[in-house]
Amino acid sequence: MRYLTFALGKGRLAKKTLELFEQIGITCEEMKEKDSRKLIFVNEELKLKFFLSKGPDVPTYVEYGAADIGIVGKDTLLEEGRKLYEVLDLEFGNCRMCVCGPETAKDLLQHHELIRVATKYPNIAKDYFYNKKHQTVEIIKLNGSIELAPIVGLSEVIVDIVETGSTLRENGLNVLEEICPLSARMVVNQVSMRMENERITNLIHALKQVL
Ligand SMILES: Nc1ncnc2c1ncn2[C@@H]1O[C@H](COP(=O)(O)OP(=O)(O)OP(=O)(O)O)[C@@H](O)[C@H]1O
Ligand SMILES: O=P(O)(O)OC[C@H]1O[C@H](OP(=O)(O)OP(=O)(O)O)[C@H](O)[C@@H]1O
Repeated sequence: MRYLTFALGKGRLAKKTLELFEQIGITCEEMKEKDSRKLIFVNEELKLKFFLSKGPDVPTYVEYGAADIGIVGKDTLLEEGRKLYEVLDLEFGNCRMCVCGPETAKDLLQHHELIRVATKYPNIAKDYFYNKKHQTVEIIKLNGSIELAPIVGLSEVIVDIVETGSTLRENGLNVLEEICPLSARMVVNQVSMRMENERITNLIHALKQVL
């Protein structure tokens, strides 16, 4: 039997993913070691392999077939637009993609002004403003601390993830418009879905039982 491979993001979703897998009897003790720099883990008994990659790279590993299965946020799937099957909503990592900014920016949105939008998610922002709202905007790509942008005058609004709302609150910003809800998803390579159909289908069934 060949190894079934999983690409997991190293960030926020990793711990919850491992907890969920444990509930269906998939364990990888080695992966829980603190401060480990290892990136690949093997469960010989179950013939499983786990890769730890950057979250946004998970869909890339899965599309190319370097991993059969990936666990990744819906935001990353929407942003990366890779060809793969999204098979399961894992119901954790819940948050929202939103347009945020100071209350004063509400008017600019309502009147479809030419505004600057800072974001880590340029494709999601483009799709929202161009295709859904038909508003021309200038998108400015940032890599983190997005909330800074409207405060220091880089942009009028941001498109970013809101979970508890603390980051917005502590920086005097608000949710102005909601784009979509997000959560962790399981994705599968299109060829693997055919070649390893039984194992993957069993896995999906087992996960559905505990969700
Ligand atoms: N408060 C939150 N902020 C960011 N992401 C969140 C939050 N809550 C849940 N998520 C989900 O967790 C996923 C993983 O986020 P995480 O911040 O760990 O970064 P990442 O995708 O690994 O990227 P990076 O390493 O560039 O930060 C996100 O893609 C999102 O779906
Ligand atoms: O609503 P909250 O619970 O405050 O969570 C949302 C914040 O968390 C994320 O940032 P992250 O911590 O990933 O840091 P980053 O700014 O480096 O992207 C996101 O980009 C928001 O800034």
